[in-house]
Amino acid sequence: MNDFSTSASVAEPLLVARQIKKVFGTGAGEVQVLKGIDLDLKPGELTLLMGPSGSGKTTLLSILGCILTQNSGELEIAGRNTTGMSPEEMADLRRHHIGFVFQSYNLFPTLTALENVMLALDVRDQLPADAPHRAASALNAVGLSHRINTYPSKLSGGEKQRVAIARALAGSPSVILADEPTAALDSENGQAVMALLAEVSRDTSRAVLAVTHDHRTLKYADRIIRIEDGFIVGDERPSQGEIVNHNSVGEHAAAAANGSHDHV
Ligand SMILES: Nc1ncnc2c1ncn2[C@@H]1O[C@H](COP(=O)(O)OP(=O)(O)OP(=O)(O)O)[C@@H](O)[C@H]1O
Repeated sequence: MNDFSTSASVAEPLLVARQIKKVFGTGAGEVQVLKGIDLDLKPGELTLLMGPSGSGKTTLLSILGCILTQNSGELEIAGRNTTGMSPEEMADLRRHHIGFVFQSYNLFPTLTALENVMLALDVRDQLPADAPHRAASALNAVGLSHRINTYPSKLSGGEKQRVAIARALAGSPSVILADEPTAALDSENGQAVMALLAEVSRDTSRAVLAVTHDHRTLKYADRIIRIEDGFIVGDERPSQGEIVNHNSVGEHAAAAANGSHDHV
């Protein structure tokens, strides 16, 4: 239905979203949260997603990560269009191609750093034979090789988030989605975590998208997307001075009224 091959970039996008719309509730309680989101994530880039509270950032991240299903629109991850996929197929796609990082780390307190990372490799209750080695390499990649046997309670906030990033990395995902990864950290640790995500995104087989309110982390971004009231209102590449699609919500609303954005 949609054309997924319109990118002018040399590298093929790892994630393509076209006209994603999402509604919560029904009848008088219906809220249209996403109103037609188009987004491509290319490998080797850290993209930051910013916008006011309630603008739809977490909802969009959940849909891109195959946790939540859109009402309409298409999503393609690592070349696979999710339209018509069963919940099992979506879960499989998520396991193999998406890594998540959350504000609150989501580590199991009774497991060591190594065991927490190994959990990400546990597919259908079966750990691959090389799981300890892969988990240790992921922890090494985030600078925590000296902490592999430490429990979360003995780690600083910044170290916990590094373990969470190692866990996201361990399965070699195509896309890492991070929801306010620096929100619980002080300035120094927040910047270190964003610098790490920027480093992780340099892998040319991976794209990183991070929701943030933290303006101190903007300098690490290759690209900054702004969302307001369910529309993308800005798409900038700061280092290239490029600003694309910088429309106001009012213009989007006018376009919607003229039929450019279909109602769900
Ligand atoms: N499961 C749900 N049921 C009903 N409404 C929901 C649900 N999830 C989110 N919403 C509503 O959708 C809107 C967007 O929420 P979302 O969490 O995506 O925003 P956000 O931009 O991430 O906000 P914040 O920056 O505060 O985290 C909000 O109005 C929220 O109340």
